[in-house]
Amino acid sequence: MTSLAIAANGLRKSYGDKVVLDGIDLAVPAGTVFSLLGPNGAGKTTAVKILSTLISADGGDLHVAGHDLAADPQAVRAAIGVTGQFSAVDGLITGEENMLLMADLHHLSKREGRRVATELLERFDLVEAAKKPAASYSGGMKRRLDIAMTLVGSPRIIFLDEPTTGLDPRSRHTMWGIIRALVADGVTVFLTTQYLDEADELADRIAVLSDGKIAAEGSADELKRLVPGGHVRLRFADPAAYQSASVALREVTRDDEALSLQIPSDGSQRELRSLLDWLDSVGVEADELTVHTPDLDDVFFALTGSTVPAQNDQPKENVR
Ligand SMILES: Nc1ncnc2c1ncn2[C@@H]1O[C@H](COP(=O)(O)OP(=O)(O)OP(=O)(O)O)[C@@H](O)[C@H]1O
Repeated sequence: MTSLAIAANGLRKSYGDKVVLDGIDLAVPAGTVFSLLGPNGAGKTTAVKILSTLISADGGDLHVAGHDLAADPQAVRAAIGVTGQFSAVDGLITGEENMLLMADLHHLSKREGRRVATELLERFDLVEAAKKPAASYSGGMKRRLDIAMTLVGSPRIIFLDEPTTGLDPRSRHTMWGIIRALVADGVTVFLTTQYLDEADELADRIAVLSDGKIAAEGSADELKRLVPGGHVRLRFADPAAYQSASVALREVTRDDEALSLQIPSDGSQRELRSLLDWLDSVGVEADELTVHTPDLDDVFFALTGSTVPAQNDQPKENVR
């Protein structure tokens, strides 16, 4: 059996009358990336705060790194690192000083502290900036310093609460590389994000939090299979070809103005081939064919009814 880095059963938390976490279960195998996805205010940060011992739960059987959260929070704290939405970086001192301060907090000797700080500053490409006040750093540099500081204590489990919010695409990709490298080293990552493409890229398992409950859980592919919406779109320049195709094909949705037809499809090679064969057999050629497969946006909106726009670097439709 794979050991669980994080195991929560019946995790509950309310603020006054507001139930934020309504008895959720989470199981995160060691050495994997787990992403908790949800719209603003869904309770992601609350879950991170509880699992990282910053606040207490109202109920639930909670284990992190094999330790009972209620009985032995100190042991949990020794095994984890947390990087929140509000950075631990002190802007008035340099990046290096921030690192050394962290090393002090972890009771490393002066020499060991220097060694670890130097190694991490190198790893996170902060050597040049190391002697400058952190307040002068860009958003991406601050976030990298924040993670480097978290790693001073060599945590085996890291909670990253929206680590790329507000970063430009290049910095986001750098952060993704950092997260992948952590996992390659065997670290378990608990990641909250509003970015669906981020969860799609990084997470082994994704849980969608909505109304205090886990609305769905699985790999990105499993979640995508939960929602319908896959289709092929054929566009025609010639109205006669459009007419012939719309008569020849079954289950089509017509758009007479755009001269385009939408046909339900899973986008597989087999289905595409049979569609093209059928068009060939009736002597019709489409001018454009696009395949739309459901993505995590579709899942997210279907499950949460959220109107939060998802940032997505990838075009949803692939023109073939
Ligand atoms: N200390 C608190 N007192 C009262 N209500 C709180 C407190 N902390 C959080 N909440 C409420 O709990 C709910 C969940 O908040 P939380 O910060 O966990 O959401 P989130 O999913 O992390 O959202 P975001 O993506 O905006 O960070 C929100 O409605 C929030 O207003």
